[in-house]
Amino acid sequence: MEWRRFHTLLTPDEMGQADRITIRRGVSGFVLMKAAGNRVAEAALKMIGDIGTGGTCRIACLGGPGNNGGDAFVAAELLRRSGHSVVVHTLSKPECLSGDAALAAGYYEGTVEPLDTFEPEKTDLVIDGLLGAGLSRPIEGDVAALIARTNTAAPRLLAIDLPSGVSGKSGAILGDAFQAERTVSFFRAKPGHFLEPGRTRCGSVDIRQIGIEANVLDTIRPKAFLNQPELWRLQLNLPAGAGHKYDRGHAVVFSGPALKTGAARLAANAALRAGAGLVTLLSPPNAILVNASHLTAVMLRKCEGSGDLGEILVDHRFNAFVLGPGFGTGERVRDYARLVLEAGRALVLDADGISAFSDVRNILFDNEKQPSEGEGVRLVLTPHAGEFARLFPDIAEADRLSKLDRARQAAERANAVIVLKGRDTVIASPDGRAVINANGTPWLATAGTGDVLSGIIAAQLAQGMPAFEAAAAGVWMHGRAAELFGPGLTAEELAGQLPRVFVELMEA
Ligand SMILES: NC(=O)C1=CN([C@@H]2O[C@H](COP(=O)(O)OP(=O)(O)OC[C@H]3O[C@@H](n4cnc5c(N)ncnc54)[C@H](O)[C@@H]3O)[C@@H](O)[C@H]2O)[C@@H](O)CC1
Ligand SMILES: Nc1ncnc2c1ncn2[C@@H]1O[C@H](COP(=O)(O)OP(=O)(O)O)[C@@H](O)[C@H]1O
Ligand SMILES: [K+]
Repeated sequence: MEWRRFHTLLTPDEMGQADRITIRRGVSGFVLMKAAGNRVAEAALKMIGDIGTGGTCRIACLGGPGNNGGDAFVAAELLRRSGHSVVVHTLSKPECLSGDAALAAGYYEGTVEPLDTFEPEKTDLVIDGLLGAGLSRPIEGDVAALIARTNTAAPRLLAIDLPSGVSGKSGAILGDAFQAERTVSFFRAKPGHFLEPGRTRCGSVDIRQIGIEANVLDTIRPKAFLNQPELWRLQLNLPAGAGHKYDRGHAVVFSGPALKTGAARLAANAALRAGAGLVTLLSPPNAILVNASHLTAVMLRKCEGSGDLGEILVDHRFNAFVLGPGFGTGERVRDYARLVLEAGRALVLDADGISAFSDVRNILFDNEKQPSEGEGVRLVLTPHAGEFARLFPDIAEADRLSKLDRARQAAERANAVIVLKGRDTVIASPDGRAVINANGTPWLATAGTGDVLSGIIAAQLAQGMPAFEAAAAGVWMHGRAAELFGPGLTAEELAGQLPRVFVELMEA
């Protein structure tokens, strides 16, 4: 695996490993800390430049008991030497610090005061070096009160590594956490920088280099990444010069009954735009006319029950299915899902398609119907948090698990690719790989965008992309389409942005 090409995410434990490998190779911990402090001071100077007073700024650095506090001392000294008015407020006395943090405290020649003299209202910039990757329990007592008071005063705040209180592993807030305007972290980002609510608390995230070599990743072998085209661009099938439509797969979407057909059409139209060579909507007889009056390039075919579906599945060109949007949650969903999977076709199960299994989960998890090892996973589940809790109640309730871990465990149990949606959509594969998606806009929180997503993913499956890459690519393209449209998005407009998304992917 060529790690350097990818946006790897490291848990705090893995980051500690990167640190130890580097130190073993002869770079001292204090050298790393000085580099980190430098990066923080640079970010602070940039923010001070934004303030634009031109003169001396009042900077309060908050220093905790560990190396996060050490970074704060280094940054404080550099900012002091730049002529700013700096005070370091420490949680414990500097003489109680040990290791590199003690060296950093010795390096600082300015004023030190206890934490309780810190007044957020009287600063131009706060630098948070209380707790970083070493956060191991909820913040309580005086520190929690100070964080709450600071957040109310809302000063400009730069967090070192993570806003104190945000778990780097999960993005969870333990007790309380600072709201930062900007967060500077080192070497590689952590899941907590992209998983909510951590992502919001971080503000903008700046990953800076401090002298840790990328090849430490060969030892660490991380399994979590930020969802970026580099991860799946090579597997994305674009039309070949002399290709024909059947080279590009035939996606099939099941329509709901007469008064619930819109969701399936959103998925079908999106599948066509997203690159499937052909798309057919399978409609119950009572919805045929409604669907016919709205479809042009998407084909329409009657499907009244398992018998009809069985006949359709005889034609192997129908290779990727979407089941669930607007479909209803009865026995028929379960029958259709079983038939599609048993016929060896790829299936995106969304919305009602997921909820239909909430009381009979094991039917879906029955590995008999799933491919054996090496054959490749064919089932993609695209739940939002509510649907996820219906299918995986025990995993959803396990507070100690990060969203990454929840998606991973679900993927393993269901032997399916899981797309656990939200602002911080996680895509996980049964083999343990997982990505966090970070593009998109809040305008995606509107009815029907999930249906469009299932169609985009099905189009990639129809074109032969492996399920994990198809899901990751689909989620990224969906988010990018929303960004390109901008404010005022509705689900109907999303697929219309895909041509611009393809242009970007082809130019990259
Ligand atoms: N590659 C790296 O890993 C580098 C890390 N550096 C810095 O080192 C930091 C990690 O240092 P540490 O491992 O010392 O961890 P921290 O400095 O984040 O904190 C650890 C200390 O906080 C205490 N603590 C944990 N949770 C607490 C809570 N809720 N309330 C009060 N105290 C709590 C622990 O008992 C421990 O004493 C990073 O965040 C980063 O800022 C940099 O110095 C440079 C290199
Ligand atoms: N605040 C947000 N920021 C970015 N993406 C979002 C946000 N809220 C929702 N989304 C995305 O919008 C889509 C909504 O899907 P879903 O909840 O299934 O809605 P629907 O059932 O109405 O189609 C998902 O892809 C989700 O990740
Ligand atoms: K911090």
